[in-house]
Amino acid sequence: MTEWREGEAGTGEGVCVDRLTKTFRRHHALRGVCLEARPGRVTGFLGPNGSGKSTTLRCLLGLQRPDSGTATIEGVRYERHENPTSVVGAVLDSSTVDPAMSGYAHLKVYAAFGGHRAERVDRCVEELEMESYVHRCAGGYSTGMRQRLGIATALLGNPRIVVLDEPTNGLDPDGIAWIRELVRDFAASGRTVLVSTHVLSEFEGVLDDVVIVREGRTLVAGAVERLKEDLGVDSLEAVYAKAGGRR
Ligand SMILES: Nc1ncnc2c1ncn2[C@@H]1O[C@H](COP(=O)(O)OP(=O)(O)OP(=O)(O)O)[C@@H](O)[C@H]1O
Repeated sequence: MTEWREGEAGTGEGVCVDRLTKTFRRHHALRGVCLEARPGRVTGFLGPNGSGKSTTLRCLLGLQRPDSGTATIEGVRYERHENPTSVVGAVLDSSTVDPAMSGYAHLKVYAAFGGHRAERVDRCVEELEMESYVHRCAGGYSTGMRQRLGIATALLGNPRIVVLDEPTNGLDPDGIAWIRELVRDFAASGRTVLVSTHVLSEFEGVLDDVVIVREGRTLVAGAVERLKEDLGVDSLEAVYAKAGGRR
């Protein structure tokens, strides 16, 4: 089995989380999570509800301070990057949009805030095919439209790394197919893509690498095909079950 080895820290490319711990009052949310995500690959961050995926991503993006361990992006902590939104674009569950604002106005504000060229707004609108509704109030958007707006916001800085927390939540089958294709395109363009999910079937055939966590610990990490071979199974679901991801 391709287990995570302690001290196997990142190379300065992509994302590296090393032995991260975090306690909320007396609850140990993270007990030594390790993960690595590399350029040109889609890495799935998998685990049941409450296993620590969002907390890990929040620590990675400087939104929460870990008790110990390191979480770096291209070898440096998020908050130490001079222009972080040009390095990493993230869509977390908590991403908020003012319902009274149009998607376009939202993107303009975030472009200005991140110090990105105004043309990037039109570029992202076009890339995510949002032209037909982007000038309407975001309060009337469907889940899929909101998801596209979140991703467009993350892409304003044309980041080399994209982090998506549960990106298929609430999407219909067309929306899920779109996300699958999008993350593959991101990786094909050389980006590092880190996607957290607990719905494995939606990412079967999309992930190059996986990191499986449970109860705040990394159970297994490695290339999907290699793990299937090592574990003698033929699906991501079976890798997950054999690695101990199921409750
Ligand atoms: N701010 C907080 N205060 C207290 N406990 C928290 C806080 N944030 C997370 N936790 C707890 O830490 C644990 C890990 O939560 P986290 O949201 O990281 O898991 P997750 O794997 O992302 O779950 P899900 O798939 O349901 O989103 C859970 O038991 C959760 O209740």
